[in-house]
Amino acid sequence: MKSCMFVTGNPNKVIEVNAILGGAIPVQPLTLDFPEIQGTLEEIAADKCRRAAEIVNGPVLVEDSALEFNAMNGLPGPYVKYFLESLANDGLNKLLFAYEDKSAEAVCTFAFSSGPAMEPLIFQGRLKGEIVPARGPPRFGWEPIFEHEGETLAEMEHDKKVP
Ligand SMILES: O=c1nc[nH]c2c1ncn2[C@H]1C[C@H](O)[C@@H](COP(=O)(O)OP(=O)(O)OP(=O)(O)O)O1
Ligand SMILES: [Mg+2]
Repeated sequence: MKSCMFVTGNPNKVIEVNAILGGAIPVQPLTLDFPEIQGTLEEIAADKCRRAAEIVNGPVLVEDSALEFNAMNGLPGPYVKYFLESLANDGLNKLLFAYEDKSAEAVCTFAFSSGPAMEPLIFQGRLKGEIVPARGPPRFGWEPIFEHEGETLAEMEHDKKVP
């Protein structure tokens, strides 16, 4: 079976992608942290994928995660990493103090390319939730402040988040 490099700088993503895809497609992690462009979620994932395919010189999968606050017209979106680094989960909560609407969407945008010069294919999944004061172990990113159906991603059984 052909395998595919999953290119990311984030070890938590490697764990989750292997849990989901590992049985079906052999996924090899490759740790590379690229500069990321500004643009739509699809443009950012496609650009990351083209850069990864050039370096690997073979089939690659990449993912870009965004956290969209509806009250803020989708911000911080793909820039959540930098918001989280500067403000932490508490500061992300505080951004929404000004608004009644705490609803949010977590967006996973995957891009796959079969090799350099091959146009990336884009796949996207969205999960609706609410931004809440942090609950649960701070294992990964903004998991403690994203509540879905009554539990934060940090409180959720890992098998439920990553079936
Ligand atoms: O399920 C998740 N639950 C909570 N937090 C999450 C999740 N998934 C990504 N995150 C965090 C990591 C990073 O702070 C930001 C996305 O930024 P993003 O550019 O996609 O990730 P990254 O730079 O860490 O790795 P990569 O090298 O694959 O781009 O949201
Ligand atoms: Mg990144």
